[in-house]
Amino acid sequence: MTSLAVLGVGRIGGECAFAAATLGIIDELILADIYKPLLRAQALDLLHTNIEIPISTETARIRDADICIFAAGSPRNPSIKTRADLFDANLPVAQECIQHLKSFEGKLIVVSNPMDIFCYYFQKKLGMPREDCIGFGGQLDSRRFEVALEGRGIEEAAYVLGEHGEHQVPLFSHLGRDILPSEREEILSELRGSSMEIISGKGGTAFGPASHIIDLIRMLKGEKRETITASLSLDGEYGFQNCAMGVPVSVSSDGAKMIGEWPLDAWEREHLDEAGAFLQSLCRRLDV
Ligand SMILES: NC(=O)c1ccc[n+]([C@@H]2O[C@H](COP(=O)([O-])OP(=O)(O)OC[C@H]3O[C@@H](n4cnc5c(N)ncnc54)[C@H](O)[C@@H]3O)[C@@H](O)[C@H]2O)c1
Ligand SMILES: O=C(O)C[C@H](O)C(=O)O
Repeated sequence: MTSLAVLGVGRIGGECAFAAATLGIIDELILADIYKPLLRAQALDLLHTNIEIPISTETARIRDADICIFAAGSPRNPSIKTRADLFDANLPVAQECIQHLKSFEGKLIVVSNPMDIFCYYFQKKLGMPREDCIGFGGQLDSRRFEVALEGRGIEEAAYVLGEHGEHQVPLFSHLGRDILPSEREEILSELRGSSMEIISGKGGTAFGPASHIIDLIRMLKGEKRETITASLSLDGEYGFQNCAMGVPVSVSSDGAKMIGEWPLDAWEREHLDEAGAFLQSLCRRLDV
């Protein structure tokens, strides 16, 4: 019996609720949103599917969920250049939503941007074990990296560490082929822009992130164990603390456990240092 709470049932929250229900990986949905007509519409629309699943819109029930997805708050639009630019708009949303998570003992999947910042915020403010507060984005960034490599004739599993944002760090040194710094920068710039084309074309990303969030839920349910990258509060790993950042983790029903530090070459180390310094500077603005 797995209950999934979704805090913020807009584009990505709604897609995750629908996908999790359709795929039969959860047994109960708890939906919440500040905009009541949308909340009612999402609950009704789900009720009209052929999926028989209990749906609650009682916010008091969020704290009893096994898994909660935090997807409330504003998304980017073409005039909002970076995910970090959403900090001021979405911090009050996180501050409001944390009230529903007091005494929550499940696994929290943080989706809203800037995701690394809110992952750190919830983990510290709620005093959660860091394994249970997982920032989502690394799987998506890693897949986008694979797609960029495939376009260059390289078919390999690939990973991205660092910020889910401008300071993402694709790991080139783990590939079977040398990629020169100039081509690395070209790919990095492609990755930085990869979601904006979707946002401009259809208003926001949904299928890509939702499919990986579903995978993450399966891992948290113990249906499969996988090594992915996800944001976790750091305690000195890679030389950083007082922030959360994308790192390699193994995910199971025990949550996301760091699996040690993957070796980095000089280019990757330099970019990861920039990511860490940037995220620390934003996290310093939080009242935690
Ligand atoms: N980490 C990722 O890979 C990833 C992927 C997609 C979207 N996102 C982020 O997820 C967030 C949501 O994106 P979206 O496209 O679903 O946006 P959206 O506008 O479609 O949905 C956001 C929902 O949050 C609700 N909301 C706002 N304030 C709230 C509050 N105080 N309490 C409860 N609900 C509240 C809104 O009413 C809305 O329904 C954005 O910050 C976006 O950047 C992250
Ligand atoms: O790019 C965004 O603003 C949305 C999300 O973080 C994504 O990567 O799809």
